[in-house]
Amino acid sequence: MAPEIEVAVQQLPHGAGLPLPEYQSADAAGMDLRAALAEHEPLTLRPMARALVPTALAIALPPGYEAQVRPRSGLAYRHGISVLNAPGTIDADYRGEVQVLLVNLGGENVLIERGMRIAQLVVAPVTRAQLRLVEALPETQRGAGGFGSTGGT
Ligand SMILES: O=c1ccn([C@H]2C[C@H](O)[C@@H](COP(=O)(O)OP(=O)(O)OP(=O)(O)O)O2)c(=O)[nH]1
Repeated sequence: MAPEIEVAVQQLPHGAGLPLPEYQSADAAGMDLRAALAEHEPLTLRPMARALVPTALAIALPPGYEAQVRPRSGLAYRHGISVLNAPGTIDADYRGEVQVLLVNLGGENVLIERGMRIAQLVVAPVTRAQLRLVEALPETQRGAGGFGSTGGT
């Protein structure tokens, strides 16, 4: 069983009637976020276009936590819809509306409608680093090797 924390959530007026995010299975890591677009104003996302989609949710994470806005694999597989800044970061001190920056990487127009599950929200603990300026770093076998330095396959 994963540890649970309580997160205060507010549903903004334009979300009225939409279900709150829920975990879809017993051990799901993410809760689905729904598009809080107006009923009569669906969004057509053209190939390579991006759009900031409202969720009508505002949350108060406890200090020491973040929430990540991640793509849904089904939408990505079927339509090429992803989250452009994935994973989007919701800071613990953010009190504005959670928004989802969708991008259409597929070849066809995709219609985003009110109530559609467009992304998922994963709450995770955060470690903050205290930077300490030094003259030299401890040596390792890898050293500065990266970007394929261990071979192509
Ligand atoms: O996918 C996202 C990413 C961010 N945010 C909100 C919550 C986050 O706490 C705030 C700032 O995000 P970020 O730090 O990624 O944005 P920035 O471009 O660095 O802006 P800022 O200067 O406001 O920090 O915007 C979202 O609603 N959705």
